[in-house]
Amino acid sequence: MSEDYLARIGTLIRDARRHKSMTQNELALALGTSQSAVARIEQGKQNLSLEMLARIGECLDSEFVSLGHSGAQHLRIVGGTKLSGAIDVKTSKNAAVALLCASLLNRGRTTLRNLARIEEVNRILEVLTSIGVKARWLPDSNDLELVPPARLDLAGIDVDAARRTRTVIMFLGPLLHEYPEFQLPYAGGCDLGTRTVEPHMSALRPFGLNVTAHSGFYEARVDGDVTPGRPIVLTERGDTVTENALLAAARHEGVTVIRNASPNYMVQDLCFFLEKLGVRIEGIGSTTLTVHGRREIDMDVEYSPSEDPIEAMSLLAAAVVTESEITIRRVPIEFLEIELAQLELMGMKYDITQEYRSANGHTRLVDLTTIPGPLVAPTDKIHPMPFPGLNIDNLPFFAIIAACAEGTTMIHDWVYENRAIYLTELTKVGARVQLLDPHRVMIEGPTRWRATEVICPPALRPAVVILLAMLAAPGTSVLRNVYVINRGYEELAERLNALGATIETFRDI
Ligand SMILES: CC(=O)N[C@H]1[C@@H](OP(=O)(O)OP(=O)(O)OC[C@H]2O[C@@H](n3ccc(=O)[nH]c3=O)[C@H](O)[C@@H]2O)O[C@H](CO)[C@@H](O)[C@@H]1O
Ligand SMILES: C=C(OP(=O)(O)O)C(=O)O
Repeated sequence: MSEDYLARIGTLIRDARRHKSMTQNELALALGTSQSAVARIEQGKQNLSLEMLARIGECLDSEFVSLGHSGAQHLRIVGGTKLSGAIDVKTSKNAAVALLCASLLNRGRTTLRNLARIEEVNRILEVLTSIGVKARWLPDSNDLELVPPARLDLAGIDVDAARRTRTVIMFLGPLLHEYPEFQLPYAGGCDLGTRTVEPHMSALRPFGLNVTAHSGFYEARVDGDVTPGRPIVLTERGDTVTENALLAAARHEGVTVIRNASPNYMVQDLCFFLEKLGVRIEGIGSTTLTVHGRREIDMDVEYSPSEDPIEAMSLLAAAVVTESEITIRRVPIEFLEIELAQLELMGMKYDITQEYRSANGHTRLVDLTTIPGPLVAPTDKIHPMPFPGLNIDNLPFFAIIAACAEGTTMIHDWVYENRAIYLTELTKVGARVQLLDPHRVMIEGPTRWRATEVICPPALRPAVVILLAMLAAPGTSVLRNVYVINRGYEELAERLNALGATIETFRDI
């Protein structure tokens, strides 16, 4: 076995042992070996026979090693217990990815403080470093420093990493000022059905960008003589479309007006960051943005993105489904107000503190304590809207909350082709979910959650919803292939464990 494998297995064994609250001595006794041998195994310094691996697996009650697959991560959840205590909401995935793309506008050093350490960020970092950006995490922190090269090596782009996220599409806005011709791999990401690209193209055409698609790549050509003479009217109030237009406008020397802009949280974070880069923006938080761009941006800048409203909603749903009182700290209240109003209609009670500011100096935060109690189904269907509206990414959490409420709830996901379909996976954990058509599900509660084994659907929020149901289901459940969850949440299992959940991580090797 290679040293790399041995080290990885060693770490898995150590984690599984700690999860069972066993000492190295106790494991050694159970295996009939010495404590020093266990220490060597955990450090990856001991060759292991298959038989020994199987015995360790038995002692730790953990099939953390399952041969024949390639490194997929899974969770084992012992559910049915209540959560308690307090948890901090981390900064958002969606702001992080926008800011990473925005760092390409700046020739100087960009430091992003307290960034979420999630797989989506890792993928974009792989892409950025493949084209020559120097990126490093500052010691003992979630602070990331980025310094671009004088010239990006676009031909060297890590195509595999780029195809695993949709974010690469947001390279178009920053790149079009510097590179008259370039190629980018098609955007990928969660499988939520076809997602639009055309609105990005029409938002960027006024900056001279023309894109054709050829065998898996966007071929971009930029006509430097074309500049936006009129307001850019977005055909969809999309978040990343608005961000792409902002990224292009930031280095357009002159004034760009963007109408039907999304005022959502990640767009606001991007605006605040661009302002730090010296780009003046009027109308932040509204649907008309007036951007005073700068031809050159070359400065050392720091920014802290704000807290993730979708993570806050996920934690709220965890409290509801496990009937727990927990305190969720650092909730970006402006972006959760409608969700809370909807929950109040369903009978949910909670306490909130006075508001305070996020580290970006703008976003309003509160600490929210959930008060367990019975819920009833709402009279009307629950459906999302562009901000200010119930966030589309929060809709799946209403499915699981509806499953806890007395009565029948209709959930209408008009936005994504596939997301509502994945909610039917909740039937595996005991929910009564009926698919009416590809966009609407009817959910009948309350639910007696049932422990089981499920493979994550290929979509972030529906996968988290299953995890939360498993927290509520008495007994042991297994959730397989949780990469999709790690794409958007930092150490979710560990943080839920700190609230009293019992979730063990194991991997194929
Ligand atoms: C990195 C990031 O920030 N991702 C978010 C962003 O993705 P992103 O901005 O990429 O979302 P899309 O552009 O894919 O839009 C989502 C869907 O909504 C439709 N649509 C959107 C706006 C509108 O006014 N009309 C309309 O029909 C689009 O056609 C598409 O089918 O916004 C989505 C919708 O909030 C969120 O789920 C994603 O988490
Ligand atoms: C759909 C989502 O994000 P993305 O745009 O990264 O796929 C999400 O965050 O739920």
